Amino acid sequence: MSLTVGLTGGIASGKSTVSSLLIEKGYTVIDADIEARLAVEKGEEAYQEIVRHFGERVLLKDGSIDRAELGSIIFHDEKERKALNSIVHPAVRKRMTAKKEQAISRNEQMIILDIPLLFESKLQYMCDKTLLVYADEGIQLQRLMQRNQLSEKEAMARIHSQMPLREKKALADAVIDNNGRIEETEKQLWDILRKWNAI
Ligand SMILES: CC(C)(COP(=O)(O)OP(=O)(O)OC[C@H]1O[C@@H](n2cnc3c(N)ncnc32)[C@H](O)[C@@H]1O)[C@@H](O)C(=O)NCCC(=O)NCCS
Ligand SMILES: Nc1ncnc2c1ncn2[C@@H]1O[C@H](COP(=O)(O)OP(=O)(O)OP(=O)(O)O)[C@@H](O)[C@H]1O
Repeated sequence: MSLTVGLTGGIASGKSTVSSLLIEKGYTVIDADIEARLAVEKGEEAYQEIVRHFGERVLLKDGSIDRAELGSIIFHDEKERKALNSIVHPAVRKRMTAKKEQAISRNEQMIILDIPLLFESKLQYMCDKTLLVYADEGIQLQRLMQRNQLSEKEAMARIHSQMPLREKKALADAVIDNNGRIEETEKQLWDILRKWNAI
């Protein structure tokens, strides 16, 4: 029997940091951000729909999606964000489900689905347990500004386009506090997974 863990959090709360620890130990992590990138490559159905909806202003010279431009639209406009979500999310779900099935057929003990918008999109049905990576908003903001070289205004727009982390805390089966050092984060991760008999 495989256990599917839904790993979630807010933007820059530390999901990829936790994913890397799991990947290092050989676990399969299926990453929604990666699948979302693949789903909008030139020639994919979602690509055509994005161009139809947003126009050629969201294309780079080589015809690929201009992610910075698309981000600057959707993180400031809920209607446009919902439009993009409704184009991209079905394709992402389909890709993730296919990869999950492959991992199950390999009899893997634990499969991790890294899904930033797990609670916003009510995707709990895709996993057995949900694990939230949490950071206080001030720390999240600093890490996001630094990592993406964003102004405070841009970073806040991205944070506020998601369900507040404190609300997600109440929905998760377990929470990793990622306010401190990565070593402390890692200890919490393995403790939780051991408690769940996932490892
Ligand atoms: C807007 C886009 C082009 C910006 O691309 P960019 O390369 O700058 O960011 P990236 O894809 O790496 O996402 C970074 C983080 O932003 C947050 N985020 C991304 N999309 C959304 C969204 N629609 N709503 C809220 N937060 C989002 C997530 O926390 C994600 O981890 C891109 O994020 C996108 O296509 N988003 C729609 C698909 C989506 O919802 N992806 C999230 C997981 S399915
Ligand atoms: N405990 C920590 N201490 C210091 N820096 C950290 C810690 N955890 C994460 N970071 C840094 O914070 C930034 C955000 O972390 P990470 O990329 O793991 O977040 P994420 O939740 O995957 O973000 P996104 O949703 O945008 O993909 C990165 O630059 C990362 O190196």
